[in-house]
Amino acid sequence: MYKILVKDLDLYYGSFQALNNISLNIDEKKVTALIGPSGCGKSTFLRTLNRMNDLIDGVRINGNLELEGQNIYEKDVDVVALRRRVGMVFQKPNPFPKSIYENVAYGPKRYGVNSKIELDEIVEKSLRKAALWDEVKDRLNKSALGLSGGQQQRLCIARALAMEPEVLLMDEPTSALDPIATAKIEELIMELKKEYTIVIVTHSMQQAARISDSTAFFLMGELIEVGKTKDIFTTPRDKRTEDYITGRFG
Ligand SMILES: Nc1ncnc2c1ncn2[C@@H]1O[C@H](COP(=O)(O)OP(=O)(O)OP(=O)(O)O)[C@@H](O)[C@H]1O
Repeated sequence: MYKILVKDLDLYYGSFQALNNISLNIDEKKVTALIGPSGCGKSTFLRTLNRMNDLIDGVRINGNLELEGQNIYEKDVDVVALRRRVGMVFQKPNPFPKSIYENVAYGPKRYGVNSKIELDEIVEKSLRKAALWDEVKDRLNKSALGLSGGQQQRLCIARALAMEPEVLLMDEPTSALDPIATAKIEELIMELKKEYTIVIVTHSMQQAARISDSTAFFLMGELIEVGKTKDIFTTPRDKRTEDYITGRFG
């Protein structure tokens, strides 16, 4: 089943066209990896999925992008509600300079949860889902900035989960982490896909091969090929995909 349908999507930064006629469907409760050389438009594409590009001046978008049948670029769409449904985790862990508890409770408080009991529940549930609870349960009121990089990234995942999203967008979530912290996040992603639809940008083809169900290969603003990860890495149809995955360029 598809969670997101993208059809004929173009994106311009001013006069520069960064995405050219992208059509790509995102499977529900699967991991879709976006790969391709630097500057090919992976992050730009990811950000179109929850309208993060709206925040950038001079961006223009054409085409159709549907989340469960609704065009998310229609005028009456509530963008705040959209970003709750489609959460995001960034490359560099970016916890707020607040306590671990407050980092996770922040979003729910902003959308109106005031009860301490309810917030406690959300914080524990989100931290458990992010595989961080056992490591932090005795220091919830300590600063999040005292956590290791890998723990900070899992905290950012917990913060996103606290909003009860349906889709999680991850923009190179492990590129700032060491191999052990990376392995933990990868394991977590495999667990999270039981409940969430995940789209991940990665520079690591090994990572895409390990954790994703589908892989989309981008090159200079175009989607060259998309398919089951196994097929993309063993029998790519396009010569350019083959060149990229065998390390001949990029
Ligand atoms: N805010 C912006 N204004 C103008 N051009 C931009 C902006 N953001 C990205 N671009 C351009 O759009 C193109 C795609 O960039 P994007 O960051 O999406 O690529 P990417 O594949 O994610 O690259 P990387 O792997 O290096 O992060 C690049 O040519 C980039 O310079």
